[in-house]
Amino acid sequence: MAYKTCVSIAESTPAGVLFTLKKALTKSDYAEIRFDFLTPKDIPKALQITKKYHKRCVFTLRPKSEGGKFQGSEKERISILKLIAEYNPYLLDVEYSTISKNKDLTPYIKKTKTPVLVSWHDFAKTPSIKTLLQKYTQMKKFSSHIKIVTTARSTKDTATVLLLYKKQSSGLIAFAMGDYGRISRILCMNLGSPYTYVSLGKPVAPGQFSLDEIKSLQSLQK
Ligand SMILES: O=C1C[C@@](O)(C(=O)O)C[C@@H](O)[C@@H]1O
Repeated sequence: MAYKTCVSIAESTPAGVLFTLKKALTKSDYAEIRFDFLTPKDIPKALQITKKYHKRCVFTLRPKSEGGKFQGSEKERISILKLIAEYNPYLLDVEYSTISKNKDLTPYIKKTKTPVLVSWHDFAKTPSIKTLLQKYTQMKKFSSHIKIVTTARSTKDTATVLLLYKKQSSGLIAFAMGDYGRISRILCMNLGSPYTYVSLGKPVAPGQFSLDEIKSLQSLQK
């Protein structure tokens, strides 16, 4: 099976984004532009200069409250999300808490025809499968592309998050962060995840493999 990858790009300048994006896409299927690492005024420039790669990009503007770097107001963040949706990336990552609170966001993004990846993270633990399934059901109301990322503190936690694949095998991205969760970053692909998040060097999240590590695992397959 093909292991598809998505390189998380956490650059602080538009030129840095373009440079790393080009490098990432020579070997990776997709790249995630973490717009929250840029100053908001630089976002339009970053969008313009990366245009020809957008069909292979996931766009993310993660707020501080969800482990990201965006520091502005929610009002400002929503208007930037609307702007980046207009550029038609492969997927637009929108947190479940954001999409469920801002009722006009779904119809707005729908008009742009950009598919939404509804995401939810737990940076401290892995809740029970019952809680995860409830979350999943709520998230499904907004899109068929769902991402649930927890933090594993044991092997059991890692198995728990992967149980979500019993519900949906395509379009779901579910894995756990942290050392215990690392294996789920690989297993998720065998279970139907469209790709796994990787780094180009320094991990952007706990437990992330580098692109080269995933490629060398891939090369072992017959
Ligand atoms: O949601 C995710 C997954 C991630 O947190 C990871 O654990 O690899 C990396 C983030 O950049 C991305 O938005």
